Amino acid sequence: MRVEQKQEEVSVIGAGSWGTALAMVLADNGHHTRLWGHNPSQIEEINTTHTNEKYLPDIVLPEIVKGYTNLPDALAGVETIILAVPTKAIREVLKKIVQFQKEPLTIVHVSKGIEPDTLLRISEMIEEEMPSELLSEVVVLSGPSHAEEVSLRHPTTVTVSAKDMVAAERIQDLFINQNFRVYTNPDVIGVEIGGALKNIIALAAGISDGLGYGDNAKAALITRGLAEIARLGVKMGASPLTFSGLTGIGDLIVTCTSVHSRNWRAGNMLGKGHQLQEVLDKMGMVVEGVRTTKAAYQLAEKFNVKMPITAALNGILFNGVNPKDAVDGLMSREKTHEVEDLANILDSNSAK
Ligand SMILES: NC(=O)C1=CN([C@@H]2O[C@H](COP(=O)(O)OP(=O)(O)OC[C@H]3O[C@@H](n4cnc5c(N)ncnc54)[C@H](OP(=O)(O)O)[C@@H]3O)[C@@H](O)[C@H]2O)C=CC1
Ligand SMILES: O=C(CO)COP(=O)(O)O
Repeated sequence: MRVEQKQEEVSVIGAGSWGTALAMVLADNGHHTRLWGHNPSQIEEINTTHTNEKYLPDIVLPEIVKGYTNLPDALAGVETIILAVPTKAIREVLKKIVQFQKEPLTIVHVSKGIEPDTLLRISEMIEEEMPSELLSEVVVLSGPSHAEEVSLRHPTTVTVSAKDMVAAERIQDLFINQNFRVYTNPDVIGVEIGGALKNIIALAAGISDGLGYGDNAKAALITRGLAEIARLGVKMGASPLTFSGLTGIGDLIVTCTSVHSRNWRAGNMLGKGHQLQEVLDKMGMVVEGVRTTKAAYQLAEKFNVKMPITAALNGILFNGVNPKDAVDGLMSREKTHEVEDLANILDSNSAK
């Protein structure tokens, strides 16, 4: 039987699609939910009509969700915040918080990215930006979960992970409900790498569909995409098992096959011949996979791991390679084995 939840004051930082949908989950669980955004007219809309039309059209938010534009007010007396801004905004938002925050925070991040050049995962960026006396715990929440479906209260499953499993279980209790089932996993590296890198494969799947290729090609991208994500993740210290879970294959399936996916949609336009900047301008929402491709390409070099799909996408996005030529390049690679590379990495890890 489920333990009765204690109602908390919780702040969600970032009023885009995912922050707003997660605020609804917290509100459904009876938590006093503050939703911070930097756009005053959007926050006024949330507080007056209880809608966020730009990001979640036709959805009515529970009235217990209160919008804030003032960050110190949004965090006053709060012990747990949900950080729901795109990866590239994370440092900027944390720098603002550090200026006024006095009490330690548990930061639950829900973003899916890797920082190019530093090659840090998001929990590592948070640990770098937050002085240790202001940081109780960092928890990651990830998994196959489009905001559009969560806001309709359709059944959804996600995973939370943290170095301290007590913290992860506390966040599991905060979010779990009849529509939103939350699992725990102690493998922070695997959860963060799977969530971030699936966006690369979703872009590639969109390109494949845009080129007019079919289900065979998409299944190949999902499966071989998972293989290269797992190869890198395991080299970085992740458990191979995590990639067969919600934040691995689960998120790959949803992002590569759903019309809700911004990464798939952006890829689809690229496959149809549109230019990257034009595609990003049209999307109006974050397409994390673009920056993550750059970061993963750099990680593959650093860890000396073969990531052919990531390399092909890097060529399309940043070096003007024609998508059809990139696919031809992938299909004409030297013949190879299916699982030996990962098996070798596992062997060398266990020999250490
Ligand atoms: N949408 C989804 O279904 C899911 C998304 N995610 C992840 O969640 C993260 C956020 O994505 P999502 O909500 O979808 O993105 P959206 O593009 O829908 O919204 C992003 C929000 O962040 C705000 N923002 C951007 N830059 C800043 C900044 N510098 N300071 C303050 N606010 C800023 C935007 O404001 P403005 O409106 O002014 O641009 C907007 O409110 C991403 O990493 C994504 O991968 C994870 C799971 C599901
Ligand atoms: O991470 C997501 C679903 O789990 C959202 O994916 P997109 O950013 O591609 O929309």
